[in-house]
Amino acid sequence: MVETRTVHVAGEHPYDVVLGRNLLGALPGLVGPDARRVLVVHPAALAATADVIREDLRAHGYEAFVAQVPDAEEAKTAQVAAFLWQVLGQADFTRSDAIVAVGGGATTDLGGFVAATWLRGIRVVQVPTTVLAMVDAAVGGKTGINTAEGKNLVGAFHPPAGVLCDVAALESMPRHDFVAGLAEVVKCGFIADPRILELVEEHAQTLTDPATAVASPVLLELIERAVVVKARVVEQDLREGGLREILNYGHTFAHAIEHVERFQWRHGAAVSVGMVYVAELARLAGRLPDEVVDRHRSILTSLGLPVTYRGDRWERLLAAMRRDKKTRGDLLRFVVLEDVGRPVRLEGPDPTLLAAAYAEVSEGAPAPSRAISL
Ligand SMILES: NC(=O)c1ccc[n+]([C@@H]2O[C@H](COP(=O)([O-])OP(=O)(O)OC[C@H]3O[C@@H](n4cnc5c(N)ncnc54)[C@H](O)[C@@H]3O)[C@@H](O)[C@H]2O)c1
Ligand SMILES: O=C(O)C(=O)C[C@@H](O)[C@H](O)[C@H](O)COP(=O)(O)O
Ligand SMILES: [Zn+2]
Repeated sequence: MVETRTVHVAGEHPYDVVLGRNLLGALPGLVGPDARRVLVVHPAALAATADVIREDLRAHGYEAFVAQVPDAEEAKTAQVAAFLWQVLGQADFTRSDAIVAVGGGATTDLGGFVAATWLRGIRVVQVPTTVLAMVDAAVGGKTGINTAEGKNLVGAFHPPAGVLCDVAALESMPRHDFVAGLAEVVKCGFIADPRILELVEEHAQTLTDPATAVASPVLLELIERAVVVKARVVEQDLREGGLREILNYGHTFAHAIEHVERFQWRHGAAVSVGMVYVAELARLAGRLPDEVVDRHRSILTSLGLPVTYRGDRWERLLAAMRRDKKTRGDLLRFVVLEDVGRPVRLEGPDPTLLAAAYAEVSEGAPAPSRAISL
């Protein structure tokens, strides 16, 4: 039996992230007594769960609807958002009504964004069903969609009313999607919680198979630890005025890969390569010791995550990185580490350094040879 754990997210709009099994019974309580109508947004993979939720909401007196959206990044478009606005409009959703987003991070980002924009903001309850969405996307109130020019370029900060993480949902996950989510867990380890790294190092084999991972108490501990890292950051800096940028560790290069790959790469896989890229960048800038860079590669590789990317895309990656949200004017800004748990900013690194770090993560590069040291 898995006990239920709650991580409270403080701040102007406080809420709870509840972790455990068989939690859906708590959902009507989070939707709240003011709502009359509820729209349950889900991808095809979660259709059965969405139907169960709709029936439960109806049994509690709500007028509940479901809306199926495309899978993964196909959902994060202006067209799909417009489809949901149409559904809400035709069903007369008012400011006291609510959205429930059930799915991975793509669905929770979309559902959150539509909730943020409908009537300038209605309640959203997040029901994440992937590791990545439980530890990251569903928590913290960053919502958004992609455009042809890049990742999450349109969005809003809109904290959820609550987050329900039922770890049993993870049993049906394909292995590659499951481990992709662990990249964000590892990110939390490198930026803030070294115990996460030790746990992953000790239990990598268990963690790479969804069946063994879900049966293990280590997974729940990792999810909780990562949620705590995120909660402690976003409750201090919801709108990313400064501190919150640490959650973007590895993302400048990751989002560039996702854009160049037309959003066909899983976000977590791109974050894995992105963290190695920025670790190499920090090493080349004289900020990070070799052994911490090596630890990035060994931990991520032990989980079956990628640590290299094709070597013939530099110009396009660089152009995409210029549209990163941390960029200010022409100044590229990165979150780098000085050690485990010590994130700092690296602003306007020399272009030769940027290219040299790319060489270190390019497929076929002799990493970790320290071939280049500037
Ligand atoms: N808002 C944030 O703070 C934040 C943080 C991290 C990531 N993100 C975003 O989250 C997205 C990535 O999230 P993701 O990795 O969950 O991807 P995803 O939402 O694309 O889901 C991955 C795949 O798993 C399927 N799936 C979901 N739950 C399942 C289950 N229980 N069983 C079987 N299949 C299931 C989905 O249908 C999809 O095919 C990206 O768009 C990323 O930008 C946002
Ligand atoms: O919550 C945050 O802040 C993050 O940066 C978490 C990231 O893991 C996440 O992928 C986020 O969506 C990236 O944000 P963006 O502002 O770079 O689009
Ligand atoms: Zn991310």
